[in-house]
Amino acid sequence: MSKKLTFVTGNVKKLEEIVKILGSNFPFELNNKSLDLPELQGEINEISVKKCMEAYKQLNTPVIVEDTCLCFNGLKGLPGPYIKWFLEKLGPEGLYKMLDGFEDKSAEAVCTFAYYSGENDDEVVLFQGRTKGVIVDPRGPRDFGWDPCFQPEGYNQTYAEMAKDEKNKISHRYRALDKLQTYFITNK
Ligand SMILES: O=c1nc[nH]c2c1ncn2[C@H]1C[C@H](O)[C@@H](COP(=O)(O)OP(=O)(O)OP(=O)(O)O)O1
Ligand SMILES: [Mg+2]
Repeated sequence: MSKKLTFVTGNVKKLEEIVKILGSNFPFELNNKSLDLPELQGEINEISVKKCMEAYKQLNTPVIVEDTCLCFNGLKGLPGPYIKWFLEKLGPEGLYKMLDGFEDKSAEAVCTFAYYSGENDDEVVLFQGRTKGVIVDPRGPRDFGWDPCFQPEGYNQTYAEMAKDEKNKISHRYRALDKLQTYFITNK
């Protein structure tokens, strides 16, 4: 019998990548629910736990949420969890320009999945993946967020320029999902 899990996100591009990365190698039925969850403040893990509890409160069923941060090392980790607003107002060009006065253009993409079963005594479980890179003058298609200005370490293409399959082999999201998948396969 397959356990049902609900993945809650308002972002279709995230969902697209997750479905592709997990493929058929996931032991549970994963449904999607599009909710506009609050953009919380705080440290990365704390935000993910709260976001997950909020999703559970609204749906009352086992839930998974995901929160993505883009941390500029020159800015001591900012924008981090607030990247959504920076991207919305400044676009990928503006994100690059933010680092104008900083020699250090390195950054880290951080993806955190949070799972809550809702069962007594269970706590929210986190799965985190990180990919290092540099912030560059945007290149490539504009279909997903800050992909055009993030060039992963060891590559000369931005996430946006890479083939989707290529991004999905090294991305922050892939690395987090790898841990999540291992957890669910072991705890089937
Ligand atoms: O791989 C990615 N490549 C490029 N851009 C990305 C990626 N992953 C998230 N993003 C963008 C979406 C949002 O502007 C911000 C994260 O904010 P975040 O709250 O996690 O996403 P969201 O509000 O769009 O969806 P959700 O309903 O799951 O919270 O970075
Ligand atoms: Mg969000």
